[in-house]
Amino acid sequence: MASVLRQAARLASSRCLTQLSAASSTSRLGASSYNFSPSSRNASTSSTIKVQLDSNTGVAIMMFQNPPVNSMSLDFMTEFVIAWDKLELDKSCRGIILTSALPNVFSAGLDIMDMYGTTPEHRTAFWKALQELWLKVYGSGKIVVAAINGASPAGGCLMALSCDYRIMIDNPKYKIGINETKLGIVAPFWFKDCLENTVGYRMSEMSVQYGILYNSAEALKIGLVDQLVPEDKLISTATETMIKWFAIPDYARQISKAMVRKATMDKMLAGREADITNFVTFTNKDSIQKSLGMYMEMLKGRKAK
Ligand SMILES: CCCCCCCCCC/C=C\CC(=O)SCCNC(=O)CCNC(=O)[C@H](O)C(C)(C)COP(=O)(O)OP(=O)(O)OC[C@H]1O[C@@H](n2cnc3c(N)ncnc32)[C@H](O)[C@@H]1OP(=O)(O)O
Repeated sequence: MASVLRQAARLASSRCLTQLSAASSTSRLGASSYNFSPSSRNASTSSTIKVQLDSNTGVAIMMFQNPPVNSMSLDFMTEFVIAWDKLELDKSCRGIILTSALPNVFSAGLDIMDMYGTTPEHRTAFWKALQELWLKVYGSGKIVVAAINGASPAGGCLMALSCDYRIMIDNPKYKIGINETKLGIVAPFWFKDCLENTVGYRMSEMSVQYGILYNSAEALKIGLVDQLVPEDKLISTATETMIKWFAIPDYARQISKAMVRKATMDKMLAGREADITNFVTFTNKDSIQKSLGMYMEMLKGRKAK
């Protein structure tokens, strides 16, 4: 026990928990004090990220609006991180719901056009932005709930996996998973780690090799999402879930979260530069560029049919 506490103290001074503790305040609100009156809402909006913070409840809703499919472009990820940092610093915000402002898609994952035919410099900036986004969300001390209201492949799935709890609309047409191999590319180790941490070793072994996209019922069955709800209950359920989490004292929960996530975070922090080099080298290959080009053609051709 003493060593756990010593470790927790060490963690508290680490980068991760510096973020975590920024949000710290003990349970100010229980479910009974929940009041979602419109007057208490703070809105802030960038062109691709819309944020509504209810400072009465401490719940912020961060909506992606990068049409047509919320692909994670360099611009989108940069705006995401700016909006995220603002919420991290806001002590009135205790939890963040991630969702999409667009119909039928949570996020189509990484923007393929940022990887296809771009310069190594551009891809370096792109990958750094993705790492940054992931480190912020995965390492956050806030409670983060994914309200998955549509397709969520690859990078979209990573975003959901980085949250503390995943609620998805109960609709078989929405798919989620780490499908990179289907595009002829390889999900990096930290995508795989997040998946493995969530669904276990064997399931992720199958999942990453086959590049499986699961429908909502299958995703629930393997534990990739925690709950399914009808579309009209998604945000209310996410908000109610958040309020329940608020009953746990922040500091104890944050330290516990950091302990559980430390190994995965540390692995990324230690391998960050190598991970960028791998990505740039990998995407420099003609064969990979060809795969990405063919995939884009396929996506566009599908629409033309
Ligand atoms: C040795 C190891 C080293 C490791 C090196 C690392 C290597 C790289 C790792 C990369 C990691 C992560 C990868 C990703 O996240 S890749 C992205 C994967 N995403 C997908 O496969 C999703 C593709 N999209 C879809 O399936 C569908 O679009 C949708 C999300 C289900 C929505 O369907 P829809 O019918 O509503 O829309 P659709 O008509 O298909 O698309 C509308 C337009 O949007 C364009 N588009 C779709 N997805 C993307 C995307 N990800 N990036 C860019 N553009 C996208 C699509 O082409 C349409 O465009 P247009 O209107 O025709 O111009």
